Amino acid sequence: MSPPTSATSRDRLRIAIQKSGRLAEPARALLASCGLSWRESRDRLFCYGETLPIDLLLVRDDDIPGLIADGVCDLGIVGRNVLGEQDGERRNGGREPAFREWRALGFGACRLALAVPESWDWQGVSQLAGKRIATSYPALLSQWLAEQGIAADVVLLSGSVEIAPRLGQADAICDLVSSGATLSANQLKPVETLLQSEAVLAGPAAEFDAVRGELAQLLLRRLDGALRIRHSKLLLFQAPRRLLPALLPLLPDAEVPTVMQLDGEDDLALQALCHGAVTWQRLEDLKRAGARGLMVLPVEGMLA
Ligand SMILES: Nc1ncnc2c1ncn2[C@@H]1O[C@H](COP(=O)(O)OP(=O)(O)OP(=O)(O)O)[C@@H](O)[C@H]1O
Ligand SMILES: O=P(O)(O)OC[C@H]1O[C@H](OP(=O)(O)OP(=O)(O)O)[C@H](O)[C@@H]1O
Ligand SMILES: [Mg+2]
Repeated sequence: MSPPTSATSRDRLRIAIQKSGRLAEPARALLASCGLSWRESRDRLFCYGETLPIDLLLVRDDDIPGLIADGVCDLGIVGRNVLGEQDGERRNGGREPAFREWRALGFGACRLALAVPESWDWQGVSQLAGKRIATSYPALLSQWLAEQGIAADVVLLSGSVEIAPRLGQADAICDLVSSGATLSANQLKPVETLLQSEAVLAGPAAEFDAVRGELAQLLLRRLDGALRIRHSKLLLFQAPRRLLPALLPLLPDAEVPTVMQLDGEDDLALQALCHGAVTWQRLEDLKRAGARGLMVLPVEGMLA
């Protein structure tokens, strides 16, 4: 396996993903669904692309934007929260944007929220004036406070932010929320959402050279196909022609269905690619409207 080389001498694409943590497995699975496979180095930090010249670097998620900015990696999969915070840091330091969000990937959903003690009677953001707010996202919080016209003190903590009010370190907090269980456990309630986050494909703000540009475009095309069919199902059924006007409105998320005439009858066979959830409820509704022989099939791949 060839060792990592510098950006200028590379004709392979390098993608940074989280080594372990919430985004590690789904990121790898998504790239694998684009037809990529790898041989892993013994230290499990570098994966050499076998099917395509696209390698993986396994790192801490916080390092991903910087690796792209420095050209060590070409692309990365990271939370929008991390990308936004580091972009804010760069801007605050007077530096040019060096990376940007290329695609939202539909996993790792959470939000960056402002939370206050449950005992507060929340009237609005003006209550934050002069208060201390603990966070690991100082750039995003400061930017939001400035937009709201609020002067408050930002207390920087790298973890366990929710405990800060109980320790008397802060009056409120700004942290990631998913289920809300951590906030409740610390007698806090969310009052404002600063950012809706999910995993994103991040790329450089600048253009690639020709070779890596082509590889990136190939990957993006496959990724768009994979994202599009991720929740898609192929629905097959039969129905009398006269019932079509009642059946088609039950498929609002479907592409124009393929309709086949069955031999010598007024019956049709339909094939519809549905992009939303095909639930039992939906199948029952279709059956009630006259569909027969309903079958739901997974979609393995699609290229528009
Ligand atoms: N409940 C959640 N709490 C925190 N992050 C979440 C949650 N749900 C989704 N995420 C997303 O997952 C990303 C990675 O979270 P994780 O906890 O694995 O990061 P980490 O501990 O910083 O990992 P690393 O060791 O790579 O630095 C977050 O930046 C965020 O985008
Ligand atoms: O709304 P919830 O579902 O409770 O999730 C939110 C919590 O999850 C994250 O912490 P994590 O579990 O990653 O621990 P950490 O503090 O070590 O990051 C985040 O920092 C919040 O504390
Ligand atoms: Mg991290």
